[in-house]
Amino acid sequence: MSIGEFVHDETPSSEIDRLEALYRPLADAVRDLVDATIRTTVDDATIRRTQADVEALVARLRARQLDGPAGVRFNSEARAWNWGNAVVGQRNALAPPLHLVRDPGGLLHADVVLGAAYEGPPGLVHGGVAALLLDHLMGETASAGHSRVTLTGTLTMRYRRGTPLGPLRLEGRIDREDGRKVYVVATLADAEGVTVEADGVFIVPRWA
Ligand SMILES: CCCCCCCCCCCC(=O)SCCNC(=O)CCNC(=O)[C@H](O)C(C)(C)COP(=O)(O)OP(=O)(O)OC[C@H]1O[C@@H](n2cnc3c(N)ncnc32)[C@H](O)[C@@H]1OP(=O)(O)O
Repeated sequence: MSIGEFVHDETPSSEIDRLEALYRPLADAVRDLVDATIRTTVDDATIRRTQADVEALVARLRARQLDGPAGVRFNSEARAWNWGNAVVGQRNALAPPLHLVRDPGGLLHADVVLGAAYEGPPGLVHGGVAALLLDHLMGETASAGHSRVTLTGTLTMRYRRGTPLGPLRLEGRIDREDGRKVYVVATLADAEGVTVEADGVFIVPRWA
């Protein structure tokens, strides 16, 4: 196998719900801290005091922690959780996070608001962030409701115009399949229409 294991973990779904409700507000607060760190205009002494406070909080959390990343875990109730995921991780303040919605007819969509932490060109979403979010949405589209594992083989992006920071919508659907190759198309759009088009080949790996 070329990636880390998907770990079977018999934590009941009710406990996963409880833990997610516990950690989500912490991740939200840290995400807010990231935004505040970018945009604050307070004086130098306040910055230094805040740095010391944040370092103390980090030390408190590091008192007990995992040896490595959070990974992907699942239980026999068909519940899967990937709390560290860069796009949807419930405990990851770097993730916007994206909330994926599966529509009847196979379309997968997500509405998201991207703030100052996702900036590339002034006022616009970083092109790599657009690719990151689309890659994840497309991978989830290809995996058809977690019924199979797919990995990104090739991803092509066409940036039609700059994507303003603010409210955005992603949509993806399977275009066609050929053996283990799943061809997915997706868009990123603002209120004015599509800003980025993507197409990709997602592959059910030989080992899956
Ligand atoms: C809560 C739970 C959430 C779980 C869900 C979470 C979803 C997360 C979604 C995020 C998606 C990611 O970012 S995934 C991470 C980024 N991607 C990766 O790290 C993938 C790294 N690459 C690989 O592991 C491998 O190269 C694979 C799996 C892509 C292919 O390996 P393989 O399985 O051995 O493939 P192989 O037999 O050689 O080829 C099979 C067919 O695919 C074609 N093919 C092979 N590679 C490619 C390629 N890169 N691009 C196009 N086509 C390719 C071959 O020509 C062949 O076509 P033919 O001869 O049959 O016609």
